[in-house]
Amino acid sequence: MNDRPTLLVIDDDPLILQCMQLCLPEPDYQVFTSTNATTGMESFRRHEPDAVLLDVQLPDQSGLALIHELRELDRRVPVILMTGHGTAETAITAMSGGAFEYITKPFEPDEILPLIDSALETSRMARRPAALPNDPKITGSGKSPVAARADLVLGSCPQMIEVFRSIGRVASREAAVLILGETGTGKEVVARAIYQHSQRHDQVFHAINCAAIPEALLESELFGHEKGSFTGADQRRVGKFELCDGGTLFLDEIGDMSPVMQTKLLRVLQEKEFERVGGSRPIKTDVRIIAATNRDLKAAMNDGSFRSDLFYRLNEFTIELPPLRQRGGDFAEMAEHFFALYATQLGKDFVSIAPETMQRLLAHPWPGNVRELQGVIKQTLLKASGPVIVPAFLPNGFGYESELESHHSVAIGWREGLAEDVRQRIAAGSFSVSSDIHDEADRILISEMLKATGNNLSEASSRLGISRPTLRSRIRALGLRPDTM
Ligand SMILES: Nc1ncnc2c1ncn2[C@@H]1O[C@H](COP(=O)(O)OP(=O)(O)OP(=O)(O)O)[C@@H](O)[C@H]1O
Repeated sequence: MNDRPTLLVIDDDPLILQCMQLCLPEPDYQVFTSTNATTGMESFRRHEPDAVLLDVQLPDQSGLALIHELRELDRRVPVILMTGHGTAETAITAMSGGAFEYITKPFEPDEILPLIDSALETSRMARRPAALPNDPKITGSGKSPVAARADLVLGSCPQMIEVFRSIGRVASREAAVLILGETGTGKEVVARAIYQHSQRHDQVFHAINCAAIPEALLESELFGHEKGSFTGADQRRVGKFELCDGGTLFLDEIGDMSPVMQTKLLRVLQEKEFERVGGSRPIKTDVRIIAATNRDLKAAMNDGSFRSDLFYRLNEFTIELPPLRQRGGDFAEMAEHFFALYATQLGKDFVSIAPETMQRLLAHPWPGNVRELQGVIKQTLLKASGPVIVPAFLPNGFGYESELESHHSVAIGWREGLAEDVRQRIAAGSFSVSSDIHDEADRILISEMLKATGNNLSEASSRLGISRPTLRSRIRALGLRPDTM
C-alpha cells in the first residue's frame, strides 16, 4: 500500500479514464487504469489500490462478477460501481454483494469525487496499520518502510500501557467496545487497532460519524431505505449494517445520537436484525460494534439524553484514553516524533527542540490533545528558519496565554488574600485599616523597587513617581533598613 491514495479505474471508456486522471492529479493521488476485467484484476493484484472505480459493462466480463472476484482477494478495498441508465437495479444487487457505492453514468466530477474521497477514507481506516508499540511487524524506531506507512500509536505512560493491554485483551473477542476520551486523544486510531488485531481484520470496516449527519439521513445511512420510502428516495439504498455484515462498524460520536436513533440502534444490537427504512422484510446482520464519544455518557444517562440500556449494550468493554496533558513523559516523546516526521514530510531541517520551547509546549493545556499538538508542530515547522526549534518559531501568541493565565491566577490569589486580610482587620474592630494596608503595600513596593535598582534612590524614586525626599521619609517611616531592602 502506497503512502498517497491510489485508485484503480476499470472501464473501456477512455474518457472516464482520462477524466479520473485529471480529477485526481499526481503527486497527491496515483491513478491506475485498465480497460478490461483481465488487466484490471492483474492491476489490482500488483498495485493493491486503496479503492476501485469499476464499470458494470466490460468487454470481457461483467463488472458484477468482477466485484465478486476482487472481494475474494481483499474485502477491505471499497469498490464503486458505475452503471448506465436503467441498470440501477443491477447496481443495488451489486451493493448487496459488497460494492461500497454506485453511481449512474453520465456523472459530473462533483458527484463522483465525494464518493471516491469517502471510499479512500474508509480504505485508510481499514488498511493503514494503527501500529501499537512493540508491534513485531513494525521494526526499528519509525524508520522502517512499514513504519513509514503506519500510524504509530505512541505511549509508555501507565495509562497508555493500560490502553494497549486493553486493546490486546478485547481485540480478538467479539465484545462491543466503547472508547471514551476528549477530542483528539486517539479514539479512532484505537478503534482501528482493535479491528486490525481482531478475527475480522480481513472483513469490511466502515465508520460513521453520528454527529456529522442529520437524523433522517443517519437512519438511511445505517439501515438503508426502500425506493419511494421518502421524498428523494428514488432508488433503494443499502445501509452500513448490511454492508458490514461479517465485519466491523465504528460509530463515532455516539453520544450525539438522537433518542429515536438510539432506540433503533438498540434494537439491531439486541436482535441482530433490522428493516430498511420503508421496508418490512427483516434483514439479519452480524456486525461488531466499536463506539466512541468525547461526551460524559454517565451524565447524559442521568439527564435522560442517553439510554442506559444502549449504554450497557455498547459498553461490554470500555477503553478510556487519557488527555494529553496527563501523559507525563509521553508528551516530549510525541513532540519529538511529530517534529521529525513532519520535518521530513515538509522538507525542513530538524535537529532538536530547545528546552524553553519544550517548557512552553508543556505549559499549554492542549484541549485538542494529540490532533492539536500535530497542528501546532506543523505550523511551527512552517515558520522555522533553523533546525533547532526555538520559542520564536511557535505560532503567534503560543504559550503566552498560559503565562497570562498564571499571572491572572496570581493576581486573583493576591487580591483574595488582601480582601481576607481586610475582612479580618475590620472584624477585629481596627480603626487604622487604611493606613496599615497602605503601609504594607508601600513596604513591598519600595523594597522591591530598591532591590531592582540596586538601592539607587534617584532611579527608584523616579520609577515610583515620587520625589527623592518623599522616598527617604517613607523608608524611615516604614522602618526599612538597607538589610531589609
Ligand atoms: N498515542 C498516539 N500516538 C501517535 N499519534 C496519535 C496518538 N493518539 C492519537 N494520535 C493521532 O492524533 C490524531 C487524532 O487522533 P484520532 O482521530 O484518533 O482522535 P479522536 O479521539 O478520534 O478525535 P475526535 O474525538 O475529534 O474524533 C490522529 O492523527 C492520530 O493518528
